[in-house]
Amino acid sequence: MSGGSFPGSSKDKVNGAGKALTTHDLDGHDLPPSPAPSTPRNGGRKYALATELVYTESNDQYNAASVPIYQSATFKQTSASGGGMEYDYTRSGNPTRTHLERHLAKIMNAERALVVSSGMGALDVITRLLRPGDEVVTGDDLYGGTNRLLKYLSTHGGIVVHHVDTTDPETIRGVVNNKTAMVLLETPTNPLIKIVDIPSIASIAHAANPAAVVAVDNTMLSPLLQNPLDLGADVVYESGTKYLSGHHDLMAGVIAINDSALGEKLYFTINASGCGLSPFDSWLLLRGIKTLGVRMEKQQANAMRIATFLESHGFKVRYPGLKSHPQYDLHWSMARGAGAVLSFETGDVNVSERIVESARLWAISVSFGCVNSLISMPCRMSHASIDAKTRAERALPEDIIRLCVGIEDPEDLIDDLSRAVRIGAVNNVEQLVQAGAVNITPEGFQALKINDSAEASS
Ligand SMILES: Cc1ncc(COP(=O)(O)O)c(C=O)c1O
Ligand SMILES: N[C@@H](CCSC[C@H](N)C(=O)O)C(=O)O
Repeated sequence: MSGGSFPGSSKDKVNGAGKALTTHDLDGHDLPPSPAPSTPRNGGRKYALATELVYTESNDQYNAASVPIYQSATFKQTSASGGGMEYDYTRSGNPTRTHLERHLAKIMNAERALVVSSGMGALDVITRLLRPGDEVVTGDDLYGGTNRLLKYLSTHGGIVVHHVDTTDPETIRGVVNNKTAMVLLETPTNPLIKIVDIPSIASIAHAANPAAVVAVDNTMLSPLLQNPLDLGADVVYESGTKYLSGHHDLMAGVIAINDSALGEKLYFTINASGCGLSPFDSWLLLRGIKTLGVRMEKQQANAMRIATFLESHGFKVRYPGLKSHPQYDLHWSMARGAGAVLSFETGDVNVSERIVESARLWAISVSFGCVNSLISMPCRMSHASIDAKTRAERALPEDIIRLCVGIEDPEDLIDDLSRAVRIGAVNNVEQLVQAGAVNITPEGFQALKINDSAEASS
């Protein structure tokens, strides 16, 4: 494995590289060091990213092709002194988790990565850097769960949260000050697919307060397509539940940093609160990451086909792969791809509901980034925790439909969507029949109606 031998190999067991470090808790007190030694920045990458996703070195004693799952809560120690061994307890560190963290650090261009039990868990760990009275500047289009956690911190934690239009760096300049402890960005945003200029906002935030932490949620693109740490962010986090795992069979959160003191503070919270990712889920996530390149390539190609199909039928489509996206150039100045999430509006919430409920291949589900395609109405699903008044104030359209495109045959996806749109766009059964949206001819339908009424009158 790049950036260090596999933890748990004999040469790592005593006095692993991390043991020499002195670490601190959130208030600066000395702490015993964390068991995951830092990797060199960029994790010692040797190959193209698509190769590095797949490539891991293991010093496992049996040369196992798949990283072993160290399904153990505790580890035997060689003495009662409480020191000397790299691992003592899985909440504090586990070899399978460390392997994943090193692999992620490598692909995220980070000095260190940390993995926790969900994307929201990652944001929770990051926001525990805040103190009462601190100010947070964030967007007015954000994942519903992020909005919910920030609202909780403002009502229960004494944190002042400013939701502003992050698509305009000048708006940020007007609101940041020396109390701004964190600037929290999503790009593209979920679900309006707005693009946020990470480099400009990071420099504005750091000029206002050099200690401000610029945190970027990279879930909508994954490290394959965007590296916020290279764009000026201090912390990047992602829901590993999405593209990184790719199969909707696990929940995970990833945090990556290039500042070792910040990394130790975040590790402290993970150990103290007990949200580190389990060995089995760490193994599953490692497995998922290997296919990220091929999955994303197919998902993006499919998403582009779907976006073009909808746009050609007159829908206002939000997708950064389309030249019509108002921030197309900004997006491509930061990212290597458009991802596979897009949204569009129909103009009528009932039409949207009928479209979503008429889809057969597209599953009505929250989440995204997985191999199968999903359809949803964010205002009623992923963003339902934002109250209707706030949604209206922030111009989140109630009729917006979000599509999360998978790896199926694109013709099947388009056929199914086209059929669902036809059903959604008409409002009675005769129109459905005329539109050919049901498997019956108009003549057959008329005959059926006569039989129905004959039955009813008998
Ligand atoms: C953009 C974004 N960030 C963070 C999260 C939280 O991730 P998780 O569901 O893994 O907690 C989600 C979805 O849940 C999301 O859409
Ligand atoms: N009931 C959940 C909804 C999760 S939404 C998951 C994902 N981020 C998405 O955007 O679809 C909740 O209340 O958090």
